[in-house]
Amino acid sequence: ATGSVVATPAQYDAEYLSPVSIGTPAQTLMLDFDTGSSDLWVFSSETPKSSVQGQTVYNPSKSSTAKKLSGATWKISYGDGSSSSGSVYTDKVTIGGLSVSNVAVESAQKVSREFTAEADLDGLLGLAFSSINTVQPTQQKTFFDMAKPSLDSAVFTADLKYGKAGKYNFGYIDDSAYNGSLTYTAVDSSNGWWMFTSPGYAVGSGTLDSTSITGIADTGTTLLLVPSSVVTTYYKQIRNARYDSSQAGYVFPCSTSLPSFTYAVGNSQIVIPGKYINFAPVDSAGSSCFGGIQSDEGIGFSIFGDVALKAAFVVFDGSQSPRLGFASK
Ligand SMILES: NCc1ccc(-c2ccco2)nc1
Repeated sequence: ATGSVVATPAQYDAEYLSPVSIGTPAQTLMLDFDTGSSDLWVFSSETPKSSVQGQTVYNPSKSSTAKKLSGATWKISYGDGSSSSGSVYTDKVTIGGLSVSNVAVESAQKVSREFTAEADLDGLLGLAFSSINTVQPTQQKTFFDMAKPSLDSAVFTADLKYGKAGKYNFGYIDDSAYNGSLTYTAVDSSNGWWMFTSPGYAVGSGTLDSTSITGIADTGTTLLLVPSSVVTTYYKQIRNARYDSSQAGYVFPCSTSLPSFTYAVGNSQIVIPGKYINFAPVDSAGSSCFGGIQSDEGIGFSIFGDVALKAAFVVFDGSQSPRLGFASK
């Protein structure tokens, strides 16, 4: 089996949302596919009304295939400070024509204010390793792990794009979606993430600096978060860039033309065009813009978020020895 689903950008490419059908008859919600976490959770009929502001909710009592997972609970918090928690059902989940039965669908009984404020986002679909799923007392498998036995190939791919819809595919690699060849690199999944080491980087047309960057491939994080030495080197190339403590990040005039940022993957390189690194205006005046490359200070590893991933076609190979494949596009 295979599946293919669109990934539509929201809020200046801050996140990418995909339609996911849950239950019988189908209830279709827009979920943020997140390779940085492993819980599939949704706004639901159990979410307090005051916390639901525009989201579509999953109602398990209206699904003939829903089953309460008795005594199961979940609770998750994310790097951006947002969080959610609740109860658990199992139900049929269909993504882009790929149907999987008895998937753990985590029903939100609490969501933090950041999620309430995001009217377009109805939940998250975790695609990291099931070892970091938060359901207790019995940890649950991700949609991908549940789908794996049925898939033609134990892979999914992320093809996110700048300012327009991209795609997630399950079970196959669309060789027409990228240029040249895929370069595969080793994954350390011991912490539950798709963690890899980039052997170097370059700013603009400069030479490759062999400072390695170890981080996670995370579709659920918007920006590229790297060591402060790398951040400093990048913004040093931009005359009017400055660290804005009120924004807790580097900003620059929105009219600035930005240098590209290149990250190495094995012996190949992915070039992030400068325009991808102008993330969004910080004020309604739109005079100063927030940089798409910021520090990973305090996290303990780097995060190759959407700013980095949307410059590539990325294969998440979930075979016996997981690996990541990158190609330019
Ligand atoms: N890295 C996972 C993730 C994705 C989306 C969010 C989010 C959206 C609106 C508020 O918070 N938070 C965390």
